[in-house]
Amino acid sequence: MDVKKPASQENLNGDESESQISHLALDIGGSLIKVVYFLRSNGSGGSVDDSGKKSDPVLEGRLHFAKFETSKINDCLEFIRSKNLHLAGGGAYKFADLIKEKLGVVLDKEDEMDCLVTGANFLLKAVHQEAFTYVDGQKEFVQIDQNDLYPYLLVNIGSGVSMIKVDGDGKFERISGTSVGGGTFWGLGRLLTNCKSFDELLELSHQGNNRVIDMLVGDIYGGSEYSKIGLTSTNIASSFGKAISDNKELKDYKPEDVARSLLRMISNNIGQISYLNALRFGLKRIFFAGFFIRGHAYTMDTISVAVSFWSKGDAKAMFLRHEGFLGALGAFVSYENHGLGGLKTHQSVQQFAVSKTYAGKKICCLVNEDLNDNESIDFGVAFAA
Ligand SMILES: Nc1ncnc2c1ncn2[C@@H]1O[C@H](COP(=O)(O)OP(=O)(O)O)[C@@H](O)[C@H]1O
Ligand SMILES: CC(C)(COP(=O)(O)O)[C@@H](O)C(=O)NCCC(=O)O
Repeated sequence: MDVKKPASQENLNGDESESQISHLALDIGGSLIKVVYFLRSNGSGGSVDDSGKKSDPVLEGRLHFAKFETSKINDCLEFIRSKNLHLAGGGAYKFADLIKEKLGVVLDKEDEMDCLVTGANFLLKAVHQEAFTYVDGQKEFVQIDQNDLYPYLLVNIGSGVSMIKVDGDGKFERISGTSVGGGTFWGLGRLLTNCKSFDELLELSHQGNNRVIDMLVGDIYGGSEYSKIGLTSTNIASSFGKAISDNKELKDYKPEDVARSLLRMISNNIGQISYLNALRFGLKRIFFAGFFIRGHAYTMDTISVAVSFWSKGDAKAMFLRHEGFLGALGAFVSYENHGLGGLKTHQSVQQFAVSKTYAGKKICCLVNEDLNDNESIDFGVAFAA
C-alpha cells in the first residue's frame, strides 16, 4: 500500500468510537485512488439556539483523505471495509463490480470533469490559504476574491493532463489536454531508472543535474546565449539532447540525472502548453493540480518558470494545496443524496477559522496549517443536515 498514514487517520484511530461515518467519495484514476470521507463528531446532528428554540441540525465533523495506488485497489477496499466506510455512500464508478462484490455497495457515478471543477471551486472558495505561487523557492499564498475568481484555467496533471477553462460553478469547457503527464513521468522514469516507487523517483530527481543530459543553448553556441531570440545560454535547447552525442549507454548516466531531466522536460512542457492555452482564451489565472505535483519544489519551480518564461512575466502559475483530491472532493460535495443542502452557520462551529459561503451554503473550515506532505486534508466542516 502506497498511502502514507495521514494525520487524519491517526485522529480516526483515536476518535473512532466517538465519530460516525457519514459520507464517502472515491476517485479511481489511472494511477491513484483517492478517498474522501467525512466523520461526524460525537453529538453533532442537532442543536438548540440561544433562545432555546431548536435550530436546523448541523453535522459537524472532519473530512479525511487517503490515497492508494490503483493497482492495489484491494488495499483500498480493505481500508474502506476496516473503517466501515462502505456503509456511507459513493461517488465513483470504475471497478463498480469489484466494489459491489467485495463491499456489497453500489456506487453512484459522477462525471470526472464536473467533479474536478466542483472540487477546485470548492477549495478555492471555501478553504483558507488553498492557492499559492511558488517563485524562487518561496511559497506565497494567494488571496482569492470569490467575486473575481472566474474565468480561470485549471490544469489537472494526473496520469494524463486535462486543461479546463472554468467560468463558474458547473460552467466549464475542457479546452485541451496532453497525454504527456504524470503517468509519462512515472512510467518512463521507472523504465529508465529502475526506481521501485514514485517517491523514490521524485527523490532521485531532487539530487540530479539535468545539464548532464539536456542539451543547453550554450552547448550549441559555444557557451553563448542567443539573446536575439530571447534564449540564455542555460536555457534547455533540447531535452535529453546530449544523449545523442555522448556515445554513452543508459547505464553510463546517473539515474538521478535522468530523473531530473525527465521531470524537467515534462513539467516544462505542461507549463508551456498551459500558458499557450490560457493565452488562447485570454485567461489570467492558471491553477495547477493533480498528484503529479506532490508539492515537489522542483516540479513547481519548473512549471512556474515555464509559465513566466512563455508569458514574459505576465502570468504566474498557482498551485493548490490539496492538489490531488479535486475529483474526490468534487464527488463528495456534489453528490445529490448526501444531504449537504442548507449549510448554515452554527454557534458550535464558531471555533472554525474560516467561514465561507459556497454554492449559497455556509461552510466552515478549520484548516490545519501543518499539512503533512499533502497526504491528508485536515479540516473540520459544519454541514446542515
Ligand atoms: N504514490 C504514487 N504512486 C503513483 N503515482 C504517483 C504517486 N504519487 C504521485 N504520483 C503521480 O501522480 C500521478 C497520478 O495523479 P492523479 O491526480 O492521482 O491522477 P489519476 O487520477 O490519473 O490517478 C501519477 O501518474 C504520478 O505521476
Ligand atoms: C483521460 C483523462 C481525462 C483521465 O484523467 P486522469 O486519470 O489522467 O486524471 C486524462 O488522462 C487526460 O486528459 N489525458 C490527455 C488526453 C488528451 O487530451 O490527449
